[in-house]
Amino acid sequence: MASATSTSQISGVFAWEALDSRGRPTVGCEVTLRSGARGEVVVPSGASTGTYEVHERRDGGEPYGGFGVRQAVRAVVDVLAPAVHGLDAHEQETVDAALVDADGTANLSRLGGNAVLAVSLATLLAAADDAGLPLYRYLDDSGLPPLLPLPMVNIVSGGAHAGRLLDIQDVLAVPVGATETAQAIEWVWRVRTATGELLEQQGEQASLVADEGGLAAHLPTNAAALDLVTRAIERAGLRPGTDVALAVDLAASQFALPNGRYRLAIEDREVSRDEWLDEVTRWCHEFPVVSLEDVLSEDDWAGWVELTRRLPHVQLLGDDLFATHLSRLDEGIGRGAGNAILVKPNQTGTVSRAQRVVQRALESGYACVVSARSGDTEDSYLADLAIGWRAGQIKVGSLTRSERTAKWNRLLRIAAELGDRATFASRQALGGRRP
Ligand SMILES: C=C(OP(=O)(O)O)C(=O)O
Ligand SMILES: [Mg+2]
Repeated sequence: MASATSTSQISGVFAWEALDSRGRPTVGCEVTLRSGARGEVVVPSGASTGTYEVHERRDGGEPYGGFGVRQAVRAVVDVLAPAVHGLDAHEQETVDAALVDADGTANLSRLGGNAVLAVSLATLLAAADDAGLPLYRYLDDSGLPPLLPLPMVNIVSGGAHAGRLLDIQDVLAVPVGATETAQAIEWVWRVRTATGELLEQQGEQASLVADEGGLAAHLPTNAAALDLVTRAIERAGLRPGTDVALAVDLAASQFALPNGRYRLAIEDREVSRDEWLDEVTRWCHEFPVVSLEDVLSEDDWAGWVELTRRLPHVQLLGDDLFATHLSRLDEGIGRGAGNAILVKPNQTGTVSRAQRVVQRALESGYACVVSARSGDTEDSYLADLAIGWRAGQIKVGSLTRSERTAKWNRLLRIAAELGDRATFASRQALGGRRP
């Protein structure tokens, strides 16, 4: 515990309105300590946002057609800065509790989850700077070799990220057979290139990319996207399922109907939950799928339990379902819903809350995927969070667009620097009971 005159006390908090990768305003924040150490972040923002996420505060009205975050920025300067002034940056839990108390609501709707997270994250970065350590090292006190996460990389995009060209949101490549980060990224890049070539053969543009840099194409069915990427793995000279497998983020809350059915707009049909589960189960037989995210609506606990019973060998990842909330994760663990959680710090509002979720998941045998948002920024700390929390997996979109490559490049650099002193997570990190 640091003393009242510690040089790691927070001495300054500065905030500004910045931009995310969709060109929408977001909150930037710098925290400075008495020692001169500093941390700076620009927080991300989702598009397929779950109902149970903390509140992202936007101005409403002008400027930017209501998308501005000037009130959130003011909240940082006027309310959150005084609330954390003088607190020790190494006591993240205390800082985060002060931020949450200053807001005073369960979902951070008074000051804004975007305001709260900006201060929380900038404090963490300042603390690591103060310790003179790279963030991933600052976070990991396990004494074990650093654990480099298995990447999950967006190849084809749909849903809210690609003008709904597909109903499902992403088809991703997971280099399950890779033994190191550089090889994992190289294999995915080869798959990405091959997918573009196949699309061009079909008369599609391979230069049109979606919010996360995935390829955006007109395909006749949702399953055609899985077929395309499977063929691309082969075209890249790799073995589907052995070298590179598929993950799918269905983001089903985006096309779930209030009556419990699912509307597949590009296929012009509607299915019941059971028909949808049958269909997704067939995908797992036809294609090398190792991970399925948000297969069902965020409110369908019973459906998730049934899904988990049917496909226990597949990673069943809850994003909107859990919304990085400990209470929702606990409910899922209790019911046996899913076997993995997507962790997005801005769904929950503070570093400590997100870290607790990771710990609970890993202790409970759930796999963890640390994830960026579809509207992200040039910050690279997410790679450090994935390593430092020993999460085992990371998902930050495609291998293109600088807000994505910032994270991959950070990961590649850390991997290169550590060499044999780190462990690569490999396919063991995936959730699901494999035979
Ligand atoms: C990253 C995702 O998208 P968004 O940030 O739009 O929620 C996701 O759904 O996993
Ligand atoms: Mg998702």
